[in-house]
This record gives sequence, structure tokens and C-alpha cells, in this order.
Amino acid sequence: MSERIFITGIGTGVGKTISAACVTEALQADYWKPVQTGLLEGTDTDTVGSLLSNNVSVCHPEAWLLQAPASPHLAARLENKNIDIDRIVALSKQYQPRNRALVMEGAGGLLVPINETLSTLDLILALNAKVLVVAQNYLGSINHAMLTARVLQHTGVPVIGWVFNGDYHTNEDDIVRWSGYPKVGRIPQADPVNKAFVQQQAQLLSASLHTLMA
Ligand SMILES: Nc1ncnc2c1ncn2[C@@H]1O[C@H](COP(=O)(O)OP(=O)(O)OP(=O)(O)O)[C@@H](O)[C@H]1O
Ligand SMILES: C[C@H](N)[C@H](N)CCCCCC(=O)O
Ligand SMILES: [Mg+2]
Repeated sequence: MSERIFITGIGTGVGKTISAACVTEALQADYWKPVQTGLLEGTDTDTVGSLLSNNVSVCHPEAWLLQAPASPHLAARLENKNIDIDRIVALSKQYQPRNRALVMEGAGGLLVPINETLSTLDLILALNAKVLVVAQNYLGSINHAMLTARVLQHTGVPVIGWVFNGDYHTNEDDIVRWSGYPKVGRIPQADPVNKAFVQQQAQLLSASLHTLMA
């Protein structure tokens, strides 16, 4: 399946990268982080690449690598650069495998500005991608998840479902019920996060991913 999947989250630091690694491994997809901000602690692309075991997936190079650990629009402004959505869309077509999925990861959450006028949501629409939303489990995640869900519903973006991150929390059930989006699965707290963990989670996610993307 040459699906285009965009992984967003209910915020930053919620587990998009670890989820992207598990989904990429489950689908033997390619991975791409079009815009990486903050380089001091390494990149999401390097993290995903270090967590994959299959010999099919390709991690494509970022279109923008920006120094500041900030929103893409701000990190680009600080370097006098402009992030061009048309270039991202063109590259996505170049990177899209013919018979496998392309998993793309955003920076932060759904309404993070990509440049001075367009948001991550505008990028998702331009990419014509289906969305997976990562929701970390914490007190307060219902509100953050529902804000994201309402915007996605309002704009009609096709949503595959939720990937919950962390040990089980009843918020998962409320978020599924109130949003109407299905649960793809949950990635438990890992110690450590390594290839074996990602392989195990990929196997657990695989069936529901294939069912919900059919
Ligand atoms: N289930 C988990 N088990 C253990 N560590 C986790 C888990 N989920 C996330 N982490 C850790 O929490 C930190 C943030 O997770 P991650 O980088 O996946 O967030 P993110 O949503 O991709 O952030 P960004 O918006 O910067 O891309 C990382 O150090 C990651 O290893
Ligand atoms: C620096 C780190 N890589 C994050 N992906 C950047 C997240 C930007 C969030 C912007 C915001 O919502 O305030
Ligand atoms: Mg990330």
C-alpha cells in the first residue's frame, strides 16, 4: 500500500517519534521528518533510524534542519529561511515508495506554524495524507486530544486513529468515545527504548493498522 501517513500529536514531546518508529517498522514503510528543529539533542530521523530492524525502510533526509529548539516558523525566521510547503509536497512525491507507505512526522502538534502564514494542518492537507494522532497519557490529555480532534473533524482530514503513549490511562477510553476516532493501539512506557521494544510494539500495532487503513 502506498499510503501517506502523517503523524501528529496532542503536543510536543508526546511520543510521535517513538510511535513513528513503531508504525514504520509495522508497515515496513519509509520515514520522513520534513522539518527538524533543535539539533543539539540529535534528530528524530537518527532516532527512528536507530530503532528500525527491517531491511526495507528508508529514512529520508529532512528538507529543513534548523538549529533552534522552537516552532518551525520561529526557527526558520532566526536563520532567515522560509519553509516552503510546495517543496515539501514535491519531495514527498519523490520519496513516496511505489508499493509501501511513507510515514511523515510533524514538529510538535497540529496547529504549529510551519512558516509565517501556514500551519502543520495546512501541510497535512497539502500532502493529502491520512493522520495518526499520538496522545500521551496524562491528566489533562482529554482536553488536548479533543482540541486536536475537533480541528481535524472541522477540516475533514482523514484520521486513521489514536496511538496512545504511556501506561494505560482511562483517558484513552474517554478520548475514543468523545472523538469518535478509533484506538490504533498503545505504546507502553519502555525502559529502555530500543530495537527489540520497537519490534515488539510494531507486531502489536500491525493488525489494527492494516485493518484501519484498509
Ligand atoms: N513510551 C515511551 N517509553 C519511554 N520513553 C518514551 C516513550 N515515549 C516517549 N518517550 C521519550 O520521551 C521523549 C519525547 O518523546 P518523542 O521524542 O517521541 O516526542 P515527540 O512527540 O516526537 O517530540 P517532538 O515534537 O520533539 O518531535 C523522548 O526522549 C522519548 O524517548
Ligand atoms: C524542538 C522540538 N524538536 C519540537 N519538535 C518543536 C516543537 C514546537 C512546538 C511549538 C509550540 O507548540 O509551542
Ligand atoms: Mg519527534
